[in-house]
Amino acid sequence: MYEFKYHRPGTVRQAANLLVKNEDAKLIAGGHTLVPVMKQRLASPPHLVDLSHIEGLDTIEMKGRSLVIGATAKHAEVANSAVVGEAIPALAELAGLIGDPAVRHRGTIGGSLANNDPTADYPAAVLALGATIVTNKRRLKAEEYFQGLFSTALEADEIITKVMFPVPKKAAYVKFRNQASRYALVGVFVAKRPSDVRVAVTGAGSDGVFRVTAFEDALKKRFSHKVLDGIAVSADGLNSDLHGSAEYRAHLIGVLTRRAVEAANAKD
Ligand SMILES: Cc1cc2nc3c(=O)[nH]c(=O)nc-3n(C[C@H](O)[C@H](O)[C@H](O)COP(=O)(O)OP(=O)(O)OC[C@H]3O[C@@H](n4cnc5c(N)ncnc54)[C@H](O)[C@@H]3O)c2cc1C
Repeated sequence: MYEFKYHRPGTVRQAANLLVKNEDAKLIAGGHTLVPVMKQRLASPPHLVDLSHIEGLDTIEMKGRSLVIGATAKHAEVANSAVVGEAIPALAELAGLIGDPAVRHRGTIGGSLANNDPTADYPAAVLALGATIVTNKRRLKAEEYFQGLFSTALEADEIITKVMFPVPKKAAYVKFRNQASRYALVGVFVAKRPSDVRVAVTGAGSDGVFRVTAFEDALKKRFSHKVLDGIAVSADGLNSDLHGSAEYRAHLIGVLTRRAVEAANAKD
């Protein structure tokens, strides 16, 4: 029978020490990805280090011009936070679109980003907004953090402590979801930042989240969905599965980006 030892540290330092001391130990936050994987015996860590009792790790606050969200903040807390709603309403809306109420009341932003599922929602916001992932060891820019399918720059004993989102001028997230799993078939986050425009796509890329620079260049000149007319998205490198072909996903990227730009402009 598979057995594991459960640890409940009170601080990030204690959690980090437990990871170093116990080989193959795994962090657990909301458990909504890890526990199903353990039930299927695809992972059987001998030690589980629970982050959910560390005080202050779920804080949501403004620090200067950045919105700072603690790693154990749950999706429902982000969705319902007045601070998030005021600073980056598109991020609150994104969190409210994740899974179902049970998932939103257990799953955390840190767990989602550590897992880096190619169809998860937060990676699109992190890349489009140019967020910084803060760990117990360092700060990682979004561009260096995401390294492909379920792969990140995190080391085995590294713990995400918070995510810092610079506040954009305008932003919107539009998702076309898989009706069964509720993950994104395609999700597009558009952010008009002080210096540029970023368009980040989740759900469609075979390597995970990515940016659409042809759209970004056009939108930087004029932030209107009309400038996207005539710019085609290539299906090369996009996912093709029983839920939709690569060509269908390429089409959706165009449609959803237009809708996201319209939605961002409608917030004025
Ligand atoms: C039915 C269902 C539907 C879902 N639908 C969606 C959806 O529509 N969109 C979406 O984006 N997601 C969806 N999810 C995933 C959900 O958002 C998960 O909660 C999330 O991916 C993982 O967060 P967690 O806190 O549960 O992490 P856990 O399951 O606790 O951990 C996941 C991984 O992250 C590691 N980890 C956790 N916290 C940290 C940390 N702070 N630092 C470093 N490593 C850490 C763990 O060791 C583990 O490897 C769905 C899940 C389910 C079960």
